[in-house]
Amino acid sequence: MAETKNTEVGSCKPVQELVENGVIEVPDTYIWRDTSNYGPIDLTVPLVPEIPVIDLSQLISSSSSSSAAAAVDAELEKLRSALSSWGCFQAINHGIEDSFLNEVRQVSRHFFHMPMEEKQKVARPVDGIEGYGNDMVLFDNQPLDWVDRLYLLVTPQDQLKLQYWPQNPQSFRNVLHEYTARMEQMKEQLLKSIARSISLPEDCFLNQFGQRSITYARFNYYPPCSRPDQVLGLKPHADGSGITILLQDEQLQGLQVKKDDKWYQVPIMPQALLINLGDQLEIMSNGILKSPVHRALTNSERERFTLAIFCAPDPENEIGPVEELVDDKRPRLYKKMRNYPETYFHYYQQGKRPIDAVRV
Ligand SMILES: O=C(O)CCC(=O)C(=O)O
Ligand SMILES: [Fe+2]
Repeated sequence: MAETKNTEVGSCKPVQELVENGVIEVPDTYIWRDTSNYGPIDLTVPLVPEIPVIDLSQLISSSSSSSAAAAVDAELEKLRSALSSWGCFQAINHGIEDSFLNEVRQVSRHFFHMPMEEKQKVARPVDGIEGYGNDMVLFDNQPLDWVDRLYLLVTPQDQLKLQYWPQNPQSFRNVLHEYTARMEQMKEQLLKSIARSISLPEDCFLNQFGQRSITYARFNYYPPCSRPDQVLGLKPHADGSGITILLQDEQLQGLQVKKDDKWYQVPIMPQALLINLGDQLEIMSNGILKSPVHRALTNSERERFTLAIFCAPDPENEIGPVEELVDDKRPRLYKKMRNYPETYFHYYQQGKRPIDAVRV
């Protein structure tokens, strides 16, 4: 989520290139060996209990009547319950038209289906994180993810690196600008509602995000993989963001989320957006809200596309548990810190949980 000062130990080709070149056997570097107690790959984990569904239109009162206020309170309680147990939920009635969500999916598909030389025009440089390609390979034994991604900073405006924004398909940039604007609005509403759901002033998380909060877009493309039982699309991780808004593939499942030490499959709801709490909100809420560990699987027949929007505080801001949530009964769980993403990347690539590095 931020530039790291690490240097890369090796780089690798886009996964798509392996697949298109007819590499039948999955290279050993992609094989997931469970060295971190996350458990083996299980393709048959249960779909139920389903993760919570929250109606965003119900989080804001439409009138001043007491029944409207009671409906809002009931939805806020569902939100609190979802985020303190699962750490994620499906957001419905979020106000973004289905046709626009499909347009976003369409430009993503279109981009990843372009010839390799076109995609390479926006390739990630060896020492940067933005652009098309793989994530940085920081350690010799790092298991590689079966994913190609396009990673772009989308907010604040004056930090955009447009040289990594595809010009093909032609509508790509406009669609992403528009989607970003919608995501910023949604982030603001979500952060206010999440604060209210745990009886905090509605601006308390937004204030920690600051005026120059950072948002990244990560377009994920998972090509088909001949060994979904041995290879992960994305290894287990919790997001380093404050919150993540995930546009799922409308046809193919692949996301699993961990709760109480068990993996569950996230069902597809084509019109919903999946909201994942990130580590920085777990920290700010002093551990009341959970940042869930999740992973992406691959599929032997079909490709899968997702788009994650990571909303995070200004890395120069000091963040930490909200004072109202720290008392004798609930001691401070996390230190105050700046630039959490820097810690994050280093730990993530080793398969460790970054949030453990900032516990008191
Ligand atoms: O593709 C998915 O389903 C998950 C993506 C994800 O977890 C991420 O990009 O951080
Ligand atoms: Fe994630």
